[in-house]
Amino acid sequence: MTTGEAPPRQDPDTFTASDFVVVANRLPVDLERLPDGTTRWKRSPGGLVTALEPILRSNRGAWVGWAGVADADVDPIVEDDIVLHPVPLSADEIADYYEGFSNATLWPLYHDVIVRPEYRREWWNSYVEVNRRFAEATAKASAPGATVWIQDYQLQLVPKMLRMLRPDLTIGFFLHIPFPPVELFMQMPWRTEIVEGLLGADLIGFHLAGGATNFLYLARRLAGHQTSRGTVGVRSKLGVVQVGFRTVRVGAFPISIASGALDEQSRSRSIRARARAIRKELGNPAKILLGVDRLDYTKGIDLRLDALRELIAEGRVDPTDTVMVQLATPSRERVESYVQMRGEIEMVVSRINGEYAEVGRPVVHYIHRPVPRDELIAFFVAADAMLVTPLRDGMNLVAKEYVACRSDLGGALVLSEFTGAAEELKQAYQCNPHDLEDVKDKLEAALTQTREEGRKRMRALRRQVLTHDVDRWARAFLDALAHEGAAGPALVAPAETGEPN
Ligand SMILES: O=P(O)(O)OC[C@H]1O[C@H](O[C@H]2O[C@H](CO)[C@@H](O)[C@H](O)[C@H]2O)[C@H](O)[C@@H](O)[C@@H]1O
Ligand SMILES: Cc1cn([C@@H]2O[C@H](COP(=O)(O)OP(=O)(O)O)[C@@H](O)[C@H]2O)c(=O)[nH]c1=O
Repeated sequence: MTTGEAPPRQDPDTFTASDFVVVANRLPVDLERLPDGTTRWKRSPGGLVTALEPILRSNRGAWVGWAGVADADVDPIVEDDIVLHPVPLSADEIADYYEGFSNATLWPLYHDVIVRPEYRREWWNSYVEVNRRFAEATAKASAPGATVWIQDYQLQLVPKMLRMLRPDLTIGFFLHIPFPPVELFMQMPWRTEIVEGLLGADLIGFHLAGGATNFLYLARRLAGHQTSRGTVGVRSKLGVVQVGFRTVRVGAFPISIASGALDEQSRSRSIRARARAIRKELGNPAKILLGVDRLDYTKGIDLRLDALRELIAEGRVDPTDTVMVQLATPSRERVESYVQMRGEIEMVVSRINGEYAEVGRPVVHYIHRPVPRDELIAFFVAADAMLVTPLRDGMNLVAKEYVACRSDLGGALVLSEFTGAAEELKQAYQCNPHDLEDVKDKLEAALTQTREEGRKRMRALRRQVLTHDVDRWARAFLDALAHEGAAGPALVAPAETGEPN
């Protein structure tokens, strides 16, 4: 589906079921209702879509997901051999399943309780109901013996529900956000149902080995299954859970981006020209700092602004020669914690500009709307330092995108230790986002690095990002899913549970 086009109406009976089916809360495109009553498609927000879309295109499968608005009565859509199957959600379900249980219960719980998760029975009931609808839509969309790949925390009950409907399918599940420490997960009133829901899959993937290890412990303790013990490797050494006669495997598969394609795009003449124009439009400052995020409290946007304000106040950054651009896509705008955070961030932006800007020359440029892909790439090329400072983030694809766009070996990446990306991007200026002095020091170091130091770091970062691309991620997961009957490690009975390892 090309974004901007009106949705075509098709006869649902003309679709054949697919051999490869991706299931995610959102379709890769959102339906937008315009004031004149017409509709059009636009790209969905977030890294899940960035990562999965090229995979589905090369595998020519189907995608089951929500069209992003209430009560969208849209038939399946075919484009380039990909079938999009919209799953309708009512306004109440958006409030209870999506904004409620997914984003005011699971999201904060899985992101280290940065804000307090709310546990409400009516939200849980809606989560169960919507997961059932996704399972039924997927059962319909899948050919006999198909491979189904279910994505993320919004759909953790689908693996078990789908297995009951269609035992012939091979089912994978991937979690895009962190899987929390055991002591936090234990807060969840419906913790056993969630663990059992996930165990309907044949393979459960996490970004990091730590998440996989936490899950194995919970499968023993909450669901009472025998599991393997010991560490799980990255794309290797899978853990196992014995669920009756079925063996469920558990592993770490850090996601990535289409780095080769992005590298090429960023080298194009038009992007280079736009990057130069951006610098000029910003007043040709000596240094451009960049932040690119969904407006989410996990992303640490406020922290990086605080760090900048203090560095200016201490005379360590010159506000007449340094500009920060913060691109912040609107996200989950009716969830209370997001409303509050937006107010706080906008206050810091005004405070910095109020204290240090000149007329016509703001220090912080803040854009609260989605930025088109090409424009985003030009910003990556233009930025002298990229600030990625989440308090917790499953992976953070933006960090990898910045690196992929720097074939000139210029720029510097400041990266929170609490992102999945930090496990791979060791040569970034890594910081502890809870320690403001550390963020300030790393930001200053990034701004004052020598050319040689910057090139050395960026070369090493690029080696990592260009060799570990999204194709490799998908291949590693799907190969492991297809690989049957591998003798797993020795199993530990629930009674021997002990502490998480
Ligand atoms: O669908 P939304 O509620 O608008 O949210 C957008 C997506 O946000 C999350 O993205 C995560 O996936 C990325 C790719 O694996 C990862 O890099 C990032 O750290 C995660 O936060 C969410 O997990 C997706 O389901 C949402 O679609
Ligand atoms: C602000 C902005 C971002 N993007 C793209 O969105 C994704 C974000 O992925 P990430 O893993 O970093 O985080 P979440 O999934 O959001 O939690 C990345 O591909 C960005 O390039 C965009 O296309 N337009 C935007 O304005």
